[in-house]
Amino acid sequence: MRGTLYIVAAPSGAGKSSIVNAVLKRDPNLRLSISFTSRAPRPGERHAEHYNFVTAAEFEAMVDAGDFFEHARVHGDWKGTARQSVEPQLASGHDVLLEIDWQGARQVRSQLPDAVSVFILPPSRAALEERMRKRGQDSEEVIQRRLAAAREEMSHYGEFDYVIVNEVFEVAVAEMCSVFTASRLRKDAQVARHARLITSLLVDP
Ligand SMILES: Nc1nc2c(ncn2[C@@H]2O[C@H](COP(=O)(O)OP(=O)(O)O)[C@@H](O)[C@H]2O)c(=O)[nH]1
Ligand SMILES: Nc1ncnc2c1ncn2[C@@H]1O[C@H](COP(=O)(O)OP(=O)(O)O)[C@@H](O)[C@H]1O
Repeated sequence: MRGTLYIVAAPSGAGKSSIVNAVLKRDPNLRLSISFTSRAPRPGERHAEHYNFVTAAEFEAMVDAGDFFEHARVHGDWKGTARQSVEPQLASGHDVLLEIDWQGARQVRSQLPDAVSVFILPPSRAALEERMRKRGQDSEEVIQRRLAAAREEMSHYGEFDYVIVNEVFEVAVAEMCSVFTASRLRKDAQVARHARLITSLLVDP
């Protein structure tokens, strides 16, 4: 059976990567799509693991070739999901998770209305700022820019199917797992998976 596409978005610092990594460890059928970006790697970031790092010219060539399922300019850099990271995995029955922003989420929904989307919110503005600083990777100027961008990102929470507040980490992870389980239990997914059983239950003996 075809896999399900999940979209997870959040303002920077809400805990998205931490939650997604915990969920990936618990769900062997789930594949994380590695995005392409034109931004420079941060210290410790590895090519093909955190992102596929390419130049702006290479990114634009991929746009022109129609290689992207979705792409957008985020915080001044190009970010995008390659078609190749999505369709073959879904077709082979794997679920695919996209960590993308609200602009990308819109593009995905318009192509695949069945995609299940989740927005992660921080428990407060102060907590968001503290978590951004805790990573200790960005300058004050970058943090102020990201806080402004966070408000813009959060204003789109209503476009998503589910909202999770990441206050207690383990609770947020459990909620994300519940969303994934619930989406698999939707009627259409169950009918496809159990077509033979349902037919046999309804046929006259
Ligand atoms: N549209 C889109 N957004 C992406 C993609 N990959 C990452 N993003 C978003 O880019 C934003 C910034 O990501 P990043 O530069 O890694 O910094 P982060 O804020 O620490 O995660 C986040 O909102 C991500 O969801 C992508 O392939 N497409
Ligand atoms: N529920 C939580 N409580 C406290 N700190 C958290 C929680 N969730 C994540 N963090 C911390 O906040 C920081 C940002 O998390 P990260 O997953 O990198 O965010 P994002 O991917 O959304 O930018 C990290 O230091 C992480 O350990």
